[in-house]
Amino acid sequence: MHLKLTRIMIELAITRKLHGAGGAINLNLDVRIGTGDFVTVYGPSGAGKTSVLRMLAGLLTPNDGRIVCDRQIWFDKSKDINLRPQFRNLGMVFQEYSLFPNMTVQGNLEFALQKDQPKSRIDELLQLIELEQLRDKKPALLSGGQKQRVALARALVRQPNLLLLDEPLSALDTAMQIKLQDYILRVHRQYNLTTLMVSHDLNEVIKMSKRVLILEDGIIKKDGPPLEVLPLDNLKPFITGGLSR
Ligand SMILES: Nc1ncnc2c1ncn2[C@@H]1O[C@H](COP(=O)(O)OP(=O)(O)OP(=O)(O)O)[C@@H](O)[C@H]1O
Repeated sequence: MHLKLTRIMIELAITRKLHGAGGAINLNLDVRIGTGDFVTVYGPSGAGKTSVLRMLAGLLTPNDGRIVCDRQIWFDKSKDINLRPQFRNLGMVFQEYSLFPNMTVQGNLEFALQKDQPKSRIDELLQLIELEQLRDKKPALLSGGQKQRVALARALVRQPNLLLLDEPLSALDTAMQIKLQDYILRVHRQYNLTTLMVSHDLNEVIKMSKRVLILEDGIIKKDGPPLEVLPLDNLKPFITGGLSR
């Protein structure tokens, strides 16, 4: 039998009590994500999806457990380890663009560059995400889709091991969403970048990811390929492009 061996990028075994408007939920996860995988977290509002990303990023502390990324311990309650966010090698893009308004596109990217990193990384990203024409523009002059492309490029400046995407396209119109999905897939493939995305959009989940974690009330209820685990009755009639597999 042929076994495909994938190196593990993320080991996440954590618990965290959350207090929402509808009462408390206990987030309780035990999941491994392989290097170069594209995984989506899908589930109802308040299930804990954003909290999962925030714990990976070091912005929310688990009550217990362990987070290991590329064999580096980011969090281990039993050993009292909790790596600060700036030392976790990941990139993040959220729904809000959060660019510096007084800096150009180039300036926003340079700001993310570490001292010892070559500036050629920025040129490479401007080219890959087709932002060269916009490099001297300030965010106020850009469309929502362009701003989100800059946010994506900025998240990649430090060559992260892991890309976290929290509904990054939900503020954009459908045509722009489809374009941006393609940019995200392009960088995912170019860098074999392990990517974890929160999305509410079934079409997007099917197009983008190989694996879906369905999160309900803080628990992974299903884990598998999109077409096997998603509630497809809710699907819009038109599915666009995507990963061929
Ligand atoms: N720091 C925190 N401490 C305690 N509870 C929190 C904290 N942050 C969020 N919560 C609560 O945890 C619950 C889950 O929130 P979270 O944002 O992770 O859900 P979500 O699945 O991403 O929801 P949505 O799809 O609406 O964004 C919510 O009820 C929220 O109020």
